[in-house]
Amino acid sequence: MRLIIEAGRACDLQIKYISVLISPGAPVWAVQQRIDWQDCAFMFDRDLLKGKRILVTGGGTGLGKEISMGFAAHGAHVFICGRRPEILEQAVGEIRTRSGGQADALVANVRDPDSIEKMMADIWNTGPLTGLVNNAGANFLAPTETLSPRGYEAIRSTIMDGSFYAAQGCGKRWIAAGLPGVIISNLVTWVWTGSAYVVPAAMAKAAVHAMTMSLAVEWGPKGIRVNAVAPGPFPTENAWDKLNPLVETGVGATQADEVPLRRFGKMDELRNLMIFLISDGCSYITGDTISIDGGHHLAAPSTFAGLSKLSPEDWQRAREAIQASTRKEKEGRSA
Ligand SMILES: CCC/C=C/C(=O)SCCNC(=O)CCNC(=O)[C@H](O)C(C)(C)COP(=O)([O-])OP(=O)([O-])OC[C@H]1O[C@@H](n2cnc3c(N)ncnc32)[C@H](O)[C@@H]1OP(=O)([O-])[O-]
Ligand SMILES: NC(=O)C1=CN([C@@H]2O[C@H](COP(=O)(O)OP(=O)(O)OC[C@H]3O[C@@H](n4cnc5c(N)ncnc54)[C@H](OP(=O)(O)O)[C@@H]3O)[C@@H](O)[C@H]2O)C=CC1
Repeated sequence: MRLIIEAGRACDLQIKYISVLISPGAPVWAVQQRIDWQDCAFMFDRDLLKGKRILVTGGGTGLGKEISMGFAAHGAHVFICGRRPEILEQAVGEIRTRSGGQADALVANVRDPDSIEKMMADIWNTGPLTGLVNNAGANFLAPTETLSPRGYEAIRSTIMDGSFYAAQGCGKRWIAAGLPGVIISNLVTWVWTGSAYVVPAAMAKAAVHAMTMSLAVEWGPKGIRVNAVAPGPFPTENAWDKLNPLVETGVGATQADEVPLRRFGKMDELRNLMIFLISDGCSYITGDTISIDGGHHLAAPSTFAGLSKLSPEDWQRAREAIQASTRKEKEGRSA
């Protein structure tokens, strides 16, 4: 491994960061993910999650794939879902190879309650889940006054409805069988601060934050714990395509230089928090949303407020770049 200390421009993003660079020239999100796994320090017993069966929605890419990798490497049987079969199959292969653990994929659209119900029934046919991670998300930058009802709905239904139906699908089965369970939702620090230019996502994540507190109380007596995490910036290909498509859109939320710890989050750090939260070792924590953002939201540059400097022409270019990314994704979908 070659050690290069790099500070400055990476990919086409204006990001100041210091990193051990394994593959010079690779995009920042790819570099980060590879480093994190190779330098992964296992702080838990490798059998910690043995016997657990955990569904990670949106586990085929980005944070969901990395979280799934961590669960599988600690003995869990991981199920991932998304709308693109090819991406899911690749991810399952990668999780099995890199973690040495068990992983399976199901095609499902979390915007559609029937699709979630079918997925739950298919999984339960082979045995009950013990845990659920609501990770599937959708987001793009846009001035709120330009959003169409379909644009708002695409984001709201993925985050808010998807998390509700997946939680309900697991919860009703656990309650009927008298089984315990754990739910963790992957939120964002905008549940406390809000954020300009990503209003539907901030609203929908805040709704899931409310679901977390509410269900912790309702289902606590039944042995079901419900928590959430609120990550700061952890660069991934999709999030950066949708939230930092141009040099001009590189502001607060996607930048490392104003994070009090002066860097992006590492996948390893997120994995460790998720493994802890889903394990039996933290059996007295419920109803909480835990930030993992290097103190970003406390220092307040954690939103897209800085985009008020963009011109209408900049916004048009941002929209075209985001929609090109979405078109590419749609080609692979079968659900
Ligand atoms: C700090 C980091 C925090 C990270 C948070 C994350 O969640 S990162 C996670 C990042 N990962 C993901 O987001 C992964 C999942 N993402 C997706 O599935 C897509 O990106 C999606 C959310 C656009 C939905 O796609 P879909 O195929 O279901 O729908 P569709 O293509 O048909 O569009 C629906 C409507 O949206 C409209 N619209 C679209 N773009 C723009 C724009 N820039 N401007 C304005 N509007 C826009 C579009 O015009 C249409 O409305 P219309 O014209 O018919 O009235
Ligand atoms: N990256 C970051 O810095 C941060 C991310 N987060 C949260 O982490 C989560 C993952 O983000 P990230 O990994 O960056 O982005 P990705 O776009 O890589 O992950 C989103 C995943 O959700 C899946 N998904 C989207 N819509 C649906 C749907 N309707 N049905 C089923 N699956 C769906 C996508 O697969 P497919 O399109 O194939 O369906 C994809 O695998 C999101 O909830 C995001 O809000 C929070 C804070 C910071």
